[in-house]
Amino acid sequence: MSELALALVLSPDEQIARSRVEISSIDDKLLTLLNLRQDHARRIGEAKRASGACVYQPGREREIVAALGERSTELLSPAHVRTIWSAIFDASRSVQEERVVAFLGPRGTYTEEAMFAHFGCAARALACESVDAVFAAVTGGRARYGVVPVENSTEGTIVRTLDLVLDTTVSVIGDVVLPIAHCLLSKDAGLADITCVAGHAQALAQCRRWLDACLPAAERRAVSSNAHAAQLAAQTPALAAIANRRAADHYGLAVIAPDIQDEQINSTRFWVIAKPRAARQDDERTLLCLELDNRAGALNSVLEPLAERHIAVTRIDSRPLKTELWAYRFFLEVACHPQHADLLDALQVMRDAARSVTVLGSCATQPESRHANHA
Ligand SMILES: C=C(O[C@@H]1C=C(C(=O)O)C=C[C@H]1O)C(=O)O
Repeated sequence: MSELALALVLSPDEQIARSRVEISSIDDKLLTLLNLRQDHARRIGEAKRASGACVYQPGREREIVAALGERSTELLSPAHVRTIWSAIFDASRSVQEERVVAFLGPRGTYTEEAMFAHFGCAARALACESVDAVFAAVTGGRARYGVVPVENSTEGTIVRTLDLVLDTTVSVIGDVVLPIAHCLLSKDAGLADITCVAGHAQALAQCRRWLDACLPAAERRAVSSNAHAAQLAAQTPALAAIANRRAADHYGLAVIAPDIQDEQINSTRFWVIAKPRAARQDDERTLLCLELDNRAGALNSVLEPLAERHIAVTRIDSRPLKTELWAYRFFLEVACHPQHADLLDALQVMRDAARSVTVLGSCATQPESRHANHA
């Protein structure tokens, strides 16, 4: 009897039972195939170790997903293919190396969310108490990668991160942008009972207008992270924390007001750091540090070689030199691969005009804003 004819004679319960037997047998085959795939990934991992190649190759992953996406059907959309293969890639990368990733903790920070967005759940997370501690974990070899916040769309640069990248030997190897939706969290108090609001200084600043309007009399207490604020809120009834829903779940708090950030497009960029390594083929942005003489036209003389070669400067920031009054070093992000002939050419000219030019790292395509997973 054909499947169609059979479906007509089976009761709903019989149909479910029959299809479940089929699904179990398909799952069995999928598992066997996935194990086979993992075995090849392991071999690739060994070969990469022998040749010094990088485990994570986003270009190859994108190719695979694009090719599979083209064969998607009404029953399995390209979005489903992307989600399924993203988990498969996580598993595959995890047999190629153990990725300990240090992040600005404790559990429940936005940085933890960024870490999961970049590495998936295959990473072994190492929570650190400060941005400095994340850098120390990477330079000291306790973690292969680190994730730290570097820039917020409302409040600007997190200068400690920038200074550490400029002052240590670690490289930037990628970035993640997350939309930041702040919530006011409390153990069980209502808005009227709150006498103190704790949060990272950046978060307090990003919610200034809301706090002025809704909690004008409450003390604002800056603490080391939003997740630490959530820990305090779990212990102190009249203290509320600014943090995300992940922190609410983790510390057993209730959301007394969602989306309290002043700017709804509020987003934070996080850097993924590691010990220096060769740039990946699909890196499209290069990060530079320029130390210049304190003279008229110095900045112009290093920007011109880039403009002449049509290399866009996508970010520029200045930091005090610290060893000399009112002298600065400049952090630049340019839209070009670090090994591209035009950039190498420009760098040579820039080196003649500057005290020093250092390549700090490179990132792949500009990350799209991802929607924070509040599940
Ligand atoms: C297996 C590889 O390593 C990683 C995992 C991939 C995969 O599982 O298909 C693809 C690219 C890499 O990020 C590879 O380089 O082919």
